[in-house]
Formats: sequence, C-alpha cells, structure tokens
Amino acid sequence: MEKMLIHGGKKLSGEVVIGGAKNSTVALIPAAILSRTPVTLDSVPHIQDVYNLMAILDDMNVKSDFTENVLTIDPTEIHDVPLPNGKIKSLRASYYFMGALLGRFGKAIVGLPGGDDIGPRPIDQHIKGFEALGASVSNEHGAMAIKAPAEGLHGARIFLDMVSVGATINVILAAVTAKGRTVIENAAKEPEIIDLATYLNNMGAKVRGAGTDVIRISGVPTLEAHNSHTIIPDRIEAGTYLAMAAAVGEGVKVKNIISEHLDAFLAKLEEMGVVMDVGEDSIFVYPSGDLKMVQIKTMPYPGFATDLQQPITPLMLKAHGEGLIIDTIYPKRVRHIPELLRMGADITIENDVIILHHCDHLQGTEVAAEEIRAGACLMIAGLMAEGTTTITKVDNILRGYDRVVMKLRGLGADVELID
Ligand SMILES: CC(=O)N[C@H]1[C@@H](OP(=O)(O)OP(=O)(O)OC[C@H]2O[C@@H](n3ccc(=O)[nH]c3=O)[C@H](O)[C@@H]2O)O[C@H](CO)[C@@H](O)[C@@H]1O
Ligand SMILES: C=C(OP(=O)(O)O)C(=O)O
Repeated sequence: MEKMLIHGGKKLSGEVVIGGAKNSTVALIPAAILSRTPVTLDSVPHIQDVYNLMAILDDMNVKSDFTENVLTIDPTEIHDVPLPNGKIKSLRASYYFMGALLGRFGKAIVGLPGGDDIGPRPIDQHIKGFEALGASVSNEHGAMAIKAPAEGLHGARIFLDMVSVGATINVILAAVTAKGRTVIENAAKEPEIIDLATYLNNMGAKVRGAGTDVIRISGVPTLEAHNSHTIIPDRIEAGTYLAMAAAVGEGVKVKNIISEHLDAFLAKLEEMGVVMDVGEDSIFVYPSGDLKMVQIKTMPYPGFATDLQQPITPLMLKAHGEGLIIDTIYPKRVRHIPELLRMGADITIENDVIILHHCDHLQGTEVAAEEIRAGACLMIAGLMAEGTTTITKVDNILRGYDRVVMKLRGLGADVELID
C-alpha cells in the first residue's frame, strides 16, 4: 500500500486548479443508469471513487471511458444484476445504485456501502423514502433488497427526520421516474444536490426546488441525456487548498471556485485574520500574519461543512488562544487528533468537543490517514512540520483528492508517493 512522504517546512506559492466535486460526481455516475442514451460528464476528478464506480458499472455491462476530464457512460445495454458485494464496499456513494436501480428496473439488490469510518452512518432515511414510494425493503445477508410493487413506484410526501445528503439524493433518483408527484421536506440543500437536479432535468426529469429544503418531483416515464454535463467545482477540495495556503503559503491562487459555496468557511478564515482576494471564480490567499483562534460548529449546508473541520485544524494550531471545534454531524469524527498529538499538537477532546491551543512546532513522524479528511488535515500538518511526515493509509486521500501529488508539487511542496 502506498505512503505519502512530505518533507515539511517549504513555503507554497503559485496556482492550483480545483477539480469537479467528488460528492456530485459519485451521485452523477450512478444516476447515469437512469438514462436511455449515453451520458457525458465533464470536469470529472481523477479520484479512486470514480474508478471504483466505473468498475461497478462494468459489472452491469455499462461501458464507460474516462479520458482527460471527460467520462462517457453508455447504459444502453445495461443488465439488471444484483450488486451485493465487491466494489460496492469500497465507497460510501455506491448506495446511490439503490435509488438508481430502483428507478430504472423497479428493483435493486445492493450491498451495504463502505466509505469513511467517521462514526455511525445509518441509512434509515433512505429506506423510509423508498418505502414511502411504495417499495418493500429487506436486509438479505448484509445486502439491501428493494422492490417496487407490480404497478411501479408512486409519488409520496416524505419528511426526512434529519437533513441527509444521501437520503435526499437516493429519494430523488427513485422518484424521478415514479408515477405522480413526490415532495421531499427537510431536504438537504447542498450544491451537489442542485448539480444532480440540473443533470437529471437536462435528461427530461422534473425536479424543482433543489437547493431549498422542499424538493418537488413530478415523475416522467423515461430519461434521455443529450448534452454533456459539467460538474461543479469541489468546494471541499477548494477549502482544503485555501486552509493550506493560509497555513504555509507565500501567496497562492486557488482557481475554479464558486465562492458562494464556501461562505461559512470563508467567513471563518476572515475571522481568523486570513487575508484573501475573492475573485469571480478564484481566490488569492496572502501570506498569513498573526491569526486569531476561532470556534467552529459544523452544520448542514449552508453551515460550516463537517468535511472541512479537519482541513482547517492545522491552521487553527497557528493561532493564539483556545479554539473549539464541535462536529454536530459526526461528533466522533476525530481520527486526525491522535495523529496530530504525535506530531506535537496541543489538543484535547472533552465530551466530543475538540479543544485546541497554539502550537509553535509540529514535528514530522509516521501518521495514518484513517479517513479522507483526516488525511487532508495530515497533509497540511506535514507541510507545516519540521522534517519528514510519512502518511500511511493514503488510499483514503487518493479516493477523493484529484491528482493531489501533482497539485501539491505544482505549488512547490516536496511530496512523493512510495510503495
Ligand atoms: C458522498 C457524499 O456526498 N458524502 C457526504 C454526505 O455523506 P452522507 O450522505 O452519508 O451524509 P448524510 O448527510 O446522510 O448524514 C448527515 C447526518 O444524518 C445521519 N443520517 C443520515 C442518513 C440516515 O438515513 N440516517 C441518519 O441518521 C448521519 O449519521 C449524519 O449524522 O454528507 C456528509 C455530511 O455533509 C458528508 O460528510 C459526506 O462527505
Ligand atoms: C465523508 C466523506 O466521504 P464519503 O461520504 O464518501 O465517505 C468526505 O468526503 O469527507
């Protein structure tokens, strides 16, 4: 298994271009099987999650081709096969095949997904949504067996018990071809949900209200893609490079950004004293002076993203005073903390509250990227640290960060992957 070596202490400068959003891409690829014609996606990130989804498509006789940043998917010869195991376990978003297969064939057998180990990640709201649309759902030896009634799925009113990105998307995927009208209340409002709705609507679906907490869907019989879809920029990758630029930059421009998607994050950087020029689709980060400690509470969008609490942590270590992080989405998402402690950070956890203090010196050592954003945190810490940081379990980073070594080197970082 590969390891990432970071020789710390170098200042970064120059430009980095953000790729298409992982969390859009991993929904758009399963959604492609709803189309009766080939689908083209542009601005696709080079991440392992994409290759794993392509392998799952292949199991269904759906051929795909990924050249440069363009992914073409041909679902015209799709076979309706069960997907109980294999690559399904390699990522979280494989659960979108539940909604997509149900929408396309009226049935699905899909193994329980893998993905980041960041505390409990139940899928009860997905199941509640499928059942409301008329499907029966059972757990058969660890795989979900979902079946529409003989007359097909019907529209329904579904009030989600909590705001869930995955459940909102899965219900949309199943409902776009259900008979009648579906209303999802307390829906997630993430930009990736708007991206999915735009893509499906361009195939002939009728999804209204994406980006608000009430989504209305009028079912249509079939979908056909006729245009290429350009994926929105990855706001989490962008936030990671912005935090990195503020921590170890000597002037870094982060390009291909929709800054409105990062409002809560940018407000926190400003509160810390990070100086930025926010342009139309890029942000320039000036070298940091004295930074102020802040308190962060993660919330569903448009609040501060849980996926950015770890990437901002090393930057907070540079600030003076006591800082707090409370992750209300995943309170146990603290797998980066023991690794940072071993690098010399001053951090404690009390009742799921992360308490941070200023730290003058991080020391490179061997640390493990236990999940994707823990990995992002450790990359930034490694760049700040003296000496060499060796990050193990680097697959967790590569599954979601587009060409990360090339991008870091482009900014002047001394980084390499070794076996
Ligand atoms: C592929 C993808 O897009 N992943 C993102 C998605 O994950 P994912 O879609 O899995 O996360 P959700 O938005 O569903 O989870 C939000 C919260 O709801 C809970 N919950 C969710 C569903 C359910 O049926 N029951 C339930 O209790 C979860 O445990 C969590 O506490 O949103 C998370 C929260 O922004 C992000 O960290 C992930 O990067
Ligand atoms: C938790 C994440 O991903 P996933 O939902 O794919 O595990 C993430 O991207 O931070």
